[in-house]
Amino acid sequence: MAQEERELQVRALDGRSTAVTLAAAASVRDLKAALRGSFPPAQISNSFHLLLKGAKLRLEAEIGNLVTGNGEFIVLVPFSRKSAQPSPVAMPAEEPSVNPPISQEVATGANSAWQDIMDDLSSIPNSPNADDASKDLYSSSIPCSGSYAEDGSTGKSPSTGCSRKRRKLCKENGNGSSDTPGVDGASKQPSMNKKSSFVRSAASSCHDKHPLGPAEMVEHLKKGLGKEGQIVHIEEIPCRRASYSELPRDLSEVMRKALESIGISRLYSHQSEAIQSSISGKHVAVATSTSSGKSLCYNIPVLESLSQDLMACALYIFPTKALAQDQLRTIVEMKKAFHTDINVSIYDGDTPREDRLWIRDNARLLITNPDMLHVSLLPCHSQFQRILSNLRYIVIDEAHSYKGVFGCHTALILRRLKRICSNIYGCHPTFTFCTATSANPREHVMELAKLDNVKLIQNDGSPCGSKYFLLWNPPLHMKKEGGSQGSLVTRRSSPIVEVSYLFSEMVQHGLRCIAFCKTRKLCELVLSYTREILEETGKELVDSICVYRAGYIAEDRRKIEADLFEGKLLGVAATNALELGIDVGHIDATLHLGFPGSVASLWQQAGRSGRRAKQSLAIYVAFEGPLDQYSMKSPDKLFGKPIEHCQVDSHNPKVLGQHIACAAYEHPICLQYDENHFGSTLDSIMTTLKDKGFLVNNRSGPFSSTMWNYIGPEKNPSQIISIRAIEHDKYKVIDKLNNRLLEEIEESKAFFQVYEGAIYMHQGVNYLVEEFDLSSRTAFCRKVDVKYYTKTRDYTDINVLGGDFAYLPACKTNHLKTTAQANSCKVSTKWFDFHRICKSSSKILDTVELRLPPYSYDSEAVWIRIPRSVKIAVAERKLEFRGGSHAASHALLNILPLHMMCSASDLGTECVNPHETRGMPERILLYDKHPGGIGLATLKSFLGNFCLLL
Ligand SMILES: Nc1ncnc2c1ncn2[C@@H]1O[C@H](COP(=O)(O)OP(=O)(O)OP(=O)(O)O)[C@@H](O)[C@H]1O
Repeated sequence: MAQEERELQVRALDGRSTAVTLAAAASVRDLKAALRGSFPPAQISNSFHLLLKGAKLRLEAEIGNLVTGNGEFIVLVPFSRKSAQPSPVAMPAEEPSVNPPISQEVATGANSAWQDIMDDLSSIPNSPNADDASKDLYSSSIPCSGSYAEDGSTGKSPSTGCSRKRRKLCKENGNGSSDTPGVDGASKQPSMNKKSSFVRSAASSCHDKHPLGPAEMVEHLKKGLGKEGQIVHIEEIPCRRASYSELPRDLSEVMRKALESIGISRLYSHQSEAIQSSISGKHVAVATSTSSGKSLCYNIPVLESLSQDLMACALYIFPTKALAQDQLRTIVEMKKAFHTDINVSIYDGDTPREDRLWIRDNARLLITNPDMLHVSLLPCHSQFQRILSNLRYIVIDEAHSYKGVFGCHTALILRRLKRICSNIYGCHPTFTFCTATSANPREHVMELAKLDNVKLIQNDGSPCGSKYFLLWNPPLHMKKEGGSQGSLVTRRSSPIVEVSYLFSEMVQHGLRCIAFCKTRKLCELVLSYTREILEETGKELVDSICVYRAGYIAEDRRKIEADLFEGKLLGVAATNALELGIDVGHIDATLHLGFPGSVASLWQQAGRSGRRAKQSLAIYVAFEGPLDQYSMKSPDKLFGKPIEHCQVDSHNPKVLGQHIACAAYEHPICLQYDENHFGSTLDSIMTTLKDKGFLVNNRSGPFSSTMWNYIGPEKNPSQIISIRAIEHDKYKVIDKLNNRLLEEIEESKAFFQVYEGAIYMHQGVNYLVEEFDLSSRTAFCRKVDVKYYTKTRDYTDINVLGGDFAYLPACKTNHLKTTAQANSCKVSTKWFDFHRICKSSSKILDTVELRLPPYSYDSEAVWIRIPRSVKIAVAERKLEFRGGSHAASHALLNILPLHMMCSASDLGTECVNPHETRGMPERILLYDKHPGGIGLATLKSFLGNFCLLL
């Protein structure tokens, strides 16, 4: 380069960068002209400022006089020109500027804003060509996905420098292979069997396999794995002694024998109280800890009643099919002692068609779920006449599952059930609810089933061992980012690696363990890394761990549950699919990779260990995100925070309308009798349904003006009302070698995981997708041994489609104070290409074009236009408006789980696409990431929190 020339690095806010060489005597004005000629971000937004270290560059400033340190760059910040109505403090446009004097306060703000921008831009991986870097804007790997924890790359590859250094364990792959994305198809072996890309242990790794108890493990971790200060807090939850009471005197002899046969000679005090209340006809809510013997609280009264009255029937409702299977096993065991055979059957989507008639005719204890009640049992209630006319008990276990939108649907399904029972079959069953994690169990279940009186039982008489609850923050390390010229930044070690080491420690020392991870991909990564660690530290244990997640086919899941129960497996990496009470035998320890979305969920998961009064251990490992770091810094807030309230909004007009149409289909609605079930808005909702052509008001007879019949276009309206927003369109993943179905992936998630050339993980093993047939929705893959993973680059656009003010009429006082709106929206994702990324170095090896159709779905969004006054204030302080509002959206997304029951991954926020030509509104927006929306954005509690947090 000639001496009088200077090369300057310029980056746009979306990460695209370019180098411009100019004469040292040239001015910033010349630099801008050069950028307009060659740099797309400067071409798209013709008006832009150039900032260096937070200060706007004067147009006349000489390039040769600009002081740029090593790795520092100029930032291109687009702005909109002033509107016709000048604002006294609007950001100046292209004026020949002289930097105004900056107050100390503003300078500090600008410095910190600058630092944020630098951090953001520095964290965008350097790419061999500038255009690649620009496309990272669309990638789900950037924070805009709202799910920094989603995958390995953002959670950092396990063999990144810091983890290698930290434990002196990791070294590069020893087989001398290059970074070229080669596929060793010939080996047909999972990568585990060869020296692969991940950690290799050294003497400092724990090779010991001495059995340890939970308390001993805590000491062991303090001296070993956790000696870099990762353990930031230990909460010791003391043990609790059992409080027993004798079996009630009036319990039948046959019941005593049944209890004896399963090893029960005394009842815990809460069991006794619940059973007495239930037998005396009271509705009961049992709200005691996990594994406190809640099942007996309903099984005893129900089986007593069914054995004494040969016509009596009962209905058990569980939120999942797995729980229904689990409960069936327990009851079958118990009722072996009974002389009379009480038929107990499951009636759910998996029940073979040919068995259904027999079950309807013979079952006395029917185990089902809300979905089956909704689509089958209620619309065809006459087929269940025998059961419904003799229904003594309705049992609703895991009642805390029925919250939010699913809770709202279930509440209305229960109203439909009660209405059919009372209005047609003259039957008024007694309800029993069980829950371990709800702050408002009585209030919640009363609303759920519209009951006036429920007896709450929460004096827990079960014993419980002490629990050590550790907060584990991955250690900080200095790391160079941004290539050879990059700067040193402080980053935490990968929490995925930390959890993997902890998982292997548990298994090595004989502690049966569940490692809870928020996503399926995290489960696979944790399994894969843990197996690699165990290859070094305890080879014979490699196959004693596996993944458990909902996407697996039912047969595989049942096998894992059984293997865990029988002790063939020592640990599983699981999603929240294992959170609810499926009995998988004794578990000693739980690991929690990131905050699961609610305190209730954290305790529910931690409650899976230490069952049967044994000592146990739980370790919460933090991500680098603000929510986890908040928990690490404020353990008192985490442990002192009450579990969340379960909220059910059975008055939501949209959901109410849907269920009233279903109810009218099941039996004509009569205002006089049915207002009692559906509330005072029934009349107006029926009128609306009539106007839409769903109901007709029959005026032919004397009382007919009050009878409403269903006449809608659907034969059975319940068929088109989804109560859980479950996706029915799924992609199959098939192992070509044996034609085995590995997994079914929901349509909305499929293209992130499977496409031609994708590396798909299943039980920690890598598969290459060789064929991807869109028409049959099938991905054909085969096992490979590769040293890279794949990651798509995509962009998601949110198009809001008009709508109502967010505040509901009940909040009228706030109505005028906010412009927040809750609207339908269209979410559209486009895929551009995918990267192949080296596992050992995290380097992008190459980029492959993707030809996938865009995927769109309707959902719901809640958003607020940023007031002009805020924009003016931001401009006054010379802060960056777009970047700031985007950061605010992410901040909101991250803290919402502290205020309501949802996970940050349930929601997304928008990120402006620089190639978008339409004007982007200045707003803060969150949208529901579930196709169709699970109604999060329109929940009263959500709206309240959204507006409060803003
Ligand atoms: N009175 C009792 N004496 C001894 N053991 C008992 C007693 N009651 C229940 N148990 C045992 O406690 C274990 C846990 O019982 P159960 O599964 O009913 O608990 P739970 O509260 O329903 O659990 P979850 O919260 O996971 O749903 C079972 O093995 C059961 O046999």
